[in-house]
Amino acid sequence: MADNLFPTKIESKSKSVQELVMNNEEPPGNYFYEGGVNGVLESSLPVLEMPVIDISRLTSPSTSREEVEKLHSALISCGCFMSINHGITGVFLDQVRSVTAQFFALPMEEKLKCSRAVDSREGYGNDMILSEDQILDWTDRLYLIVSPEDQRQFKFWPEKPESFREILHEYTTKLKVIVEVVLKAMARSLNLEDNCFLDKYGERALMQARFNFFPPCPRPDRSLGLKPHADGSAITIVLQDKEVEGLQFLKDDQWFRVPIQLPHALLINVGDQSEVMSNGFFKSPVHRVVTNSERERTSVAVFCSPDPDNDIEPVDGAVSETRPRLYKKVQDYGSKYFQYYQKGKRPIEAVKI
Ligand SMILES: O=C(O)CCC(=O)C(=O)O
Ligand SMILES: [Fe+2]
Repeated sequence: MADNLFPTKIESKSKSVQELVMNNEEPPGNYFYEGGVNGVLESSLPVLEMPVIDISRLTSPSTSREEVEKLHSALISCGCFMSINHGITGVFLDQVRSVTAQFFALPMEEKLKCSRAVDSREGYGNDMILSEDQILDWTDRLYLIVSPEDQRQFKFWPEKPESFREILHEYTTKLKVIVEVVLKAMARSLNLEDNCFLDKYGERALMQARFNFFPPCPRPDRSLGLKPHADGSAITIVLQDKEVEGLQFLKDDQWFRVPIQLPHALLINVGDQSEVMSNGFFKSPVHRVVTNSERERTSVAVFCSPDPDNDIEPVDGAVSETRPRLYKKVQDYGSKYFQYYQKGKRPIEAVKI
């Protein structure tokens, strides 16, 4: 009886992917796609020609116009870009990678101190299971709300490695500066008023950090590290693994591999809420993570979303007689988004007019 009422309670106690791997256990069937996953072999897919945007040029009066144009074409063509000269040193980014790797390398009992609760997303764990036919992602993750600061729940924040909290705080403080520059430039690139996205984003915008760990997978042809999804954020900033690729974007119905040859660039992609605010001029790209059987991979995604109390809708300048409003007004998109994600559906469909 209780099982039927609260299936997630039972299921979410399932082992982490890392435990399955450590114990050499046969992964349960709910990690596998029936017909397999196409195109996981590295060589079988084309590499995405990632546009590279120089963040410092976006802010300098003499170069801003040109760089904003580049940003415009990057976002129109693939919804993502690599950012360089973003103001964060390579040494510091490597520290972020290092504390991430150190956290996932801790003994399980130490990591479990940060375990997410059964019905919560925040904390350490694997997929929350919402239906019996859900196919699980081959990943363990630590998910933390970083901003607004008064919403931090430190019971989920690791105490080990010792510098983890401080580095996360410093990292996200630096990312805030980038978010502001990028949201302004995105508005400018559509000839909109500079602050129109930023105003909707708000003073109490939400920043959520997701530390992803993808252990080697015995059947990369049958499972995915992250199922195809688009992010529910305004923008997402991803620090990829330096040595192991895995992220892929869907463009013109074809999967493309994201290259990792710029280890100190930050990947930035449009999220659904920018698609809504821009009235569909920017599209939130679908992406996935594939697994491999040999090497573990980590990534840190920071989802930058508008204040959940703000109304998010197409900004005035993006709506005209020739381009009618394409999206409804939404609030707290992120919470709605989550249910859809686990079911492998796209929430943006629900807010289209
Ligand atoms: O692992 C990556 O490179 C991307 C992660 C991602 O897409 C996400 O966490 O939403
Ligand atoms: Fe994502």
